[in-house]
Amino acid sequence: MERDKKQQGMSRREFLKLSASLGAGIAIGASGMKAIEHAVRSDAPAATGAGTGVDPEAADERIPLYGEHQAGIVTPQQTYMYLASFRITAADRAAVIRLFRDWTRFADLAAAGGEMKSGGNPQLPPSDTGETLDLPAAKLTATFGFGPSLFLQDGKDRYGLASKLPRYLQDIPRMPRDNLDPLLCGGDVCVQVCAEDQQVAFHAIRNFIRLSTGSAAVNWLQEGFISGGSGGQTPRNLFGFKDGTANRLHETPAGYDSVVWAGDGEPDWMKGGTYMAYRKVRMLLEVWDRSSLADQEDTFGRHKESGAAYGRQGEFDEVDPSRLPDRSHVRLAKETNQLIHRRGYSYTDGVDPRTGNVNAGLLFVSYQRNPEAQLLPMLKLMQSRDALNEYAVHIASGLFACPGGLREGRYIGQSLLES
Ligand SMILES: C=CC1=C(C)c2cc3[nH]c(cc4nc(cc5[nH]c(cc1n2)c(C)c5CCC(=O)O)C(CCC(=O)O)=C4C)c(C)c3C=C
Ligand SMILES: [Fe+2]
Repeated sequence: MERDKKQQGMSRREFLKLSASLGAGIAIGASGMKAIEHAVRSDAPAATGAGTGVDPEAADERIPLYGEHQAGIVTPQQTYMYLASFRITAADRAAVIRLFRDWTRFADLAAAGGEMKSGGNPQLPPSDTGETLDLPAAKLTATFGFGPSLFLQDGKDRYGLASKLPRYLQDIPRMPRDNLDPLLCGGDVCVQVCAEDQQVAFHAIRNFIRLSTGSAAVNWLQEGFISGGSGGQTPRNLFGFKDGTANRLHETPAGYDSVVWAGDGEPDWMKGGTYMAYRKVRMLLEVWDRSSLADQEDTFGRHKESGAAYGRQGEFDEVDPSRLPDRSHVRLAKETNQLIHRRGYSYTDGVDPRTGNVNAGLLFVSYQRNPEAQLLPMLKLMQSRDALNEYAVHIASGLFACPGGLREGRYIGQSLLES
């Protein structure tokens, strides 16, 4: 996508000049990557205006890493997402802590639009991969979640964390229509990176992977996008339907408390946290494209162009489930009487060379405080009766517990690893 980089805020070169003048930055040790000494504070006041060389709009482009909750959960959806799953290979808890510290420092730096700073020795590889020089922070967020296997792997309590397992953390049970690829499921840690610039997002995920060398290995990496559009419209999925409309029902602080943020009965480290559910759902575009508009609309119980539910005029008008087809996707969701916060992205992945069919679909991501009560009944009901099943196949799955937000100076997962 062609974007006017200048319009987007401070470039990384400018950022480096600024961070140098503030005495901050990241220095890299002889290993080239691992010894990150300082992270630039992402919440440092932006030095903007005359003489600074910094675009005043820069501040708008940064989403701080720090806060009561992790960013990237109820943050308005950025255009691009990478989702990576890691298996932790670290020998002991101390090594896990070192990894999470490094990741946190880099996440802070990336959210601020910075680069890792090399020690100036041309005989060593550059510390940073460099593809975001001149690019702004682009509203980058990095969101971390822990899978069940971090706590207990094949009955082994590798890092002494088993007693801190969150209340609802377990792999999503196998569903009757699942066609899951085990290589694309689960993981010890999941990192969701979102940004308004795909290269900025990729740079972050790539450097999370680099920083993990020796302590973790990537299991899988997914990339997604949503339709841009001006004026905050609901993005359309690859079936051409507005997808995310019902989030409006809970998008208030009180709504987030009742739908998203983990509650009583959870270990302390989950305070302000949530559960991230992931399903990779392949959408059978060729079958869909041959179906009539009436069949397409009956599948959801909403009109394609306006997004309005059957019997209604506007996208956000209240849904009357009795007016929707029995097996329609929205009617089934309503039958469960539950809300979840969806934050999905479309994906495309070339064509299947055997059939010539396009590989594409939805990286379904949802956040909820209690996946057992909110998500699983919905998933079960949909798998047994959803009209959408004719056009969609679930091929990957994961559930991760996302700790609460971070205070400056602390690292992601600290309250889990040091309590
Ligand atoms: C189990 C959870 C869900 C999965 C998996 C899922 C897959 C999926 N959904 C669409 C497209 C749409 N979904 C819509 C609404 C909707 N979907 C879920 C849950 C899952 N979807 C919920 C809870 C809701 C909201 C229902 C409500 O309360 O009104 C819609 C309608 C517009 C909207 O509200 O977003 C569309 C369109 C696809 C294509 C898909 C898998 C491929
Ligand atoms: Fe849906």
